[in-house]
Amino acid sequence: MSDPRELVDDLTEDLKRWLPEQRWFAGKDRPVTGVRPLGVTELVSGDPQLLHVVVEVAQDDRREPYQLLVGRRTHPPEIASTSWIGAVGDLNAYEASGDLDVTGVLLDLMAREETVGSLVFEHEPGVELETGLRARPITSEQSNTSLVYGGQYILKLFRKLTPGKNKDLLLHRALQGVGSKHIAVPLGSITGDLDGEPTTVGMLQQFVSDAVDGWAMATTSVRDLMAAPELHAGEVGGDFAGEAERLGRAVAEVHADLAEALGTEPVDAEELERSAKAMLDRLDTIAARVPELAEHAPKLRAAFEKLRALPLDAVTMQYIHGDLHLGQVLRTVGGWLLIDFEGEPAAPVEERHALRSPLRDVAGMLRSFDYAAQQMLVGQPDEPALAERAHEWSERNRAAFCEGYAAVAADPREQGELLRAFELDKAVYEVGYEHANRPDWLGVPLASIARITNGGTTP
Ligand SMILES: Nc1ncnc2c1ncn2[C@@H]1O[C@H](COP(=O)(O)OP(=O)(O)O)[C@@H](O)[C@H]1O
Ligand SMILES: O=P(O)(O)O[C@H]1O[C@H](CO)[C@@H](O[C@H]2O[C@H](CO)[C@@H](O)[C@H](O)[C@H]2O)[C@H](O)[C@H]1O
Repeated sequence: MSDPRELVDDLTEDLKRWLPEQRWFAGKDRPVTGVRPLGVTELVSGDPQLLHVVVEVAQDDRREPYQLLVGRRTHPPEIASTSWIGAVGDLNAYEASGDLDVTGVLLDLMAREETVGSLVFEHEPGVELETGLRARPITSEQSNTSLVYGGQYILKLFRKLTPGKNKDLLLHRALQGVGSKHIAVPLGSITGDLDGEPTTVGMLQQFVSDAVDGWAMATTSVRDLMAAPELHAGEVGGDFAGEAERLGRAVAEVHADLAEALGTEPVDAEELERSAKAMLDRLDTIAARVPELAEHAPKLRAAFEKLRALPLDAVTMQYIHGDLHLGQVLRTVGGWLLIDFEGEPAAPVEERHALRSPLRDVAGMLRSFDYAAQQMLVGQPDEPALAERAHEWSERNRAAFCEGYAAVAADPREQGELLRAFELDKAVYEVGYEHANRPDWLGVPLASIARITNGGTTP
């Protein structure tokens, strides 16, 4: 076999074509102009061969590091066609996260706490990991790639890397340290090297096999309501309000746990000014790309500018989830769990690590209840009765969530202006997200912005 680094050099042209086709590739807005290997580590030698690869992807003047698992063998394994990268000589090179024959090694290395090249494999203190398990990738992968080992463990391989300790791992460890009931237990990690800085490239957690995600549950409940036109939201068998209330409690408990583990800070006038400016800047950037947002800009600006005049004791800053929505919560037999503490995928690393008001997470969940209800109307002819029922579901569950939160912490509804500004800021972000990813859904956040800025109710 040739030098692994040369192999990646030989694949450069194939990778330029292949990377933008991947779901997790974050730079689909412009062509890839160059790919350069930063680190190549052989984890399995022979045929098949498994390489851990970090490449720097150039897109004009933007340079970003990505993590890949590259497999190489003479006889191709049965994996998705999108995994094929190219051929080098008479060997096939492919993205190997779907290759059951080779990915077991990642767990085994963590169990034995080995170091291979610049990769450090560790388990959490006191944890004993089973070895020899085969891994299957989960199909609902999003910004990253997750492998499930024997229905017991889930390993998330971070795709776009940011130097240093990953926020997802940092917060899971902190929450585990204070005994939080609402996370999947962190069990291990893989650390690489990026520009000389130890950098988290993987996180192993307990896999919760009985989990259903909140989005699936909530949208089922909305469908039940739509199918029973003679009943109100509270009378339908699939009513979600009890779950929404429990979820509100769980989120408040996680906030309290994060505050206990990592502390809080009072807000100062400069911070309020920075927040208002960030919201106004985000609005300007997205309105320049999405003309439909521009008509709402004056009212949005007025809502964001009100932040500057808030009393300082109204806000406390702490670590928060940062991108909380119904797809980031799992219902298990034991209660609700929160997952994926990385923050908004598009936000720069320093912003994700900044202390924030926990009301931002509350606003994220409130937006998500609205989404669950409104997405049922996407592509349907205008029908006021259906729209009314969607609104009824949303209001009922938003209120129930706030009730649950208020049973553990201060009632978020007492901070109406702040909550409104956070909801609107999230909706502006969503306009940008939908415009880039799901243009059919653009009307969902736009309708909410119109409703909220026209004095529509918040719970
Ligand atoms: N501990 C877990 N147990 C069971 N399923 C999980 C667990 N963690 C994540 N998942 C599933 O994997 C999916 C992706 O996880 P997530 O952390 O959101 O990854 P990404 O960063 O790629 O968005 C989730 O939507 C959920 O369905
Ligand atoms: O889960 P990610 O961290 O990748 O978050 C991104 O994608 C989400 C969609 O998958 C997006 O969430 C928006 O759509 C959800 C329904 O699909 C809805 O529940 C959320 O409220 C809404 O924000 C999220 O904004 C984006 O960062």
